[in-house]
Amino acid sequence: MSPSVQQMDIQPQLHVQTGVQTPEATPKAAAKPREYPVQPGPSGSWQWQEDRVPLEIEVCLDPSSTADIGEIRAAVAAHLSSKTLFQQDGPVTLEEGENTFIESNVESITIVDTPATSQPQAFRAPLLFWQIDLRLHVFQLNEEGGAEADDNPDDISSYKEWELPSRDFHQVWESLVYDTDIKQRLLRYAQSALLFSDRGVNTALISWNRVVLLQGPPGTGKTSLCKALAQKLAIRLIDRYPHSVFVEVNAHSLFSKWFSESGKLVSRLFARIIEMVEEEDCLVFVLIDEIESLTSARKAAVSGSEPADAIRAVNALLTQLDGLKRYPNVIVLTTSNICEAIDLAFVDRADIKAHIGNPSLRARLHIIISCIGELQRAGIILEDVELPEPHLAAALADSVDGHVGTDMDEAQTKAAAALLQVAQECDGFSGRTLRKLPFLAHACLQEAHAQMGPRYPPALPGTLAMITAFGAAVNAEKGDRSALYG
Ligand SMILES: Nc1ncnc2c1ncn2[C@@H]1O[C@H](COP(=O)(O)OP(=O)(O)OP(=O)(O)O)[C@@H](O)[C@H]1O
Repeated sequence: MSPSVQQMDIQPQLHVQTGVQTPEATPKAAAKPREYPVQPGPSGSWQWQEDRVPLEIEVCLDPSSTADIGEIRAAVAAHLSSKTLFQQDGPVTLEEGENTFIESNVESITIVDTPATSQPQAFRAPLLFWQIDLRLHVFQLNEEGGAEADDNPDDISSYKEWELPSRDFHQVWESLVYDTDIKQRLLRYAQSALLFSDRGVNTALISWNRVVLLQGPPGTGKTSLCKALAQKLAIRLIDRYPHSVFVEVNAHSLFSKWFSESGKLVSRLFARIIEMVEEEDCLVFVLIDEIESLTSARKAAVSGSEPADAIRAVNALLTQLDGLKRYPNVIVLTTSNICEAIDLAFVDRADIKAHIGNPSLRARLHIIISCIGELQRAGIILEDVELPEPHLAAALADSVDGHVGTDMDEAQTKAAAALLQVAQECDGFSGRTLRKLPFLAHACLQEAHAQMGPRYPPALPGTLAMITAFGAAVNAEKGDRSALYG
């Protein structure tokens, strides 16, 4: 809803919203009650919104910062009030010496999760500070990677845990490109589920399990999406849950060769999970990748081809998962490559069953543009052409020849047309294969250069040369595939 002049505050001031509101501090006490609640706030709580444009801003603290979060929040809010902001994802930069307090305590300030748009920034109206409903999320990343469980000395461990928000999962959310609103849908679902639990909604009347199932072909980002969702929620809900933990269960190790040990491993794993979820201010995410491996073990056991221990262990795991339902602060995330192989009893438990497919032309273009942008940023290729903004991928995909604006010069038009062609040729590639292309393309370029002989000293490739090399890498990948699979 766009703000009107009449709705302006007389005293211009930023409206800063933070984290979950406690029941006492909720809506009705808000200054300007409206007739209906508009949408859940950043933490899933229903709030009476004023007519401002919501802007989610993540403030990542420097690892060495010990500053008070409240002071940081106030300093960043004051700083942003002097800036021209746009409703577009991206970093908010600081000039050197502009604000030494922020500079010495903050690693990055980033606008995130703005609605999808196909408009170039130049055509968008800037937001004035009184128009913004500023939602600041201040956090510090945990630098200590994942810790393996030491419960299975003879084999790979049965789970790994991370304290969130973790450096390992930083910016994974932003790197995943889908042209459906799957990311926002998962975020909204998880926020609603946690809100229902937090408010003690009666599960006999309204049923939900806090179980998500993502299904789709390999390399489409399912595992990454689970990790990114957990990280995002840990950041969004930091005021309500100061601690968040991500537990990645290694289903293969639970049900591998040590079947007689499996039951014990499942018990130990859940004893650890229960220990965490019993802390009310700790939000716990449990990821079980390739969930079909559990249920297929059960099916095989029924048909007599797996030991009875396997069936006991799988049943124990499903029972334990059911037991987690009574804790309000846990979300179970599962993935599968083969939907048909999943036990129906499990599919039924999942509240959200989302199919994640290979990227569409628009998503492929977006991914390829972001890859080439990264090569430019890292100085691996020349920054000689301004690439189309990645969010223009949709318009570019719909264009015939890569022309997406009247102000494109010849080099930009050529680059856009070449990008479009490469993206069209990658039909059927997974996100994982697309993210590998820059590396393959660089190797292709080096090979071509070596063939030119020693008279040509290596020079930094230009952007267009790199896009052309992407085309060669795509053909090489297709050749490898047909050699492998016929
Ligand atoms: N839609 C996408 N957008 C951007 N990157 C993607 C996308 N899909 C996959 N990737 C890239 O592929 C990598 C592998 O993804 P991930 O392992 O999460 O896929 P997966 O679906 O869980 O695969 P598998 O089923 O084989 O375990 C990610 O790190 C990410 O860089």
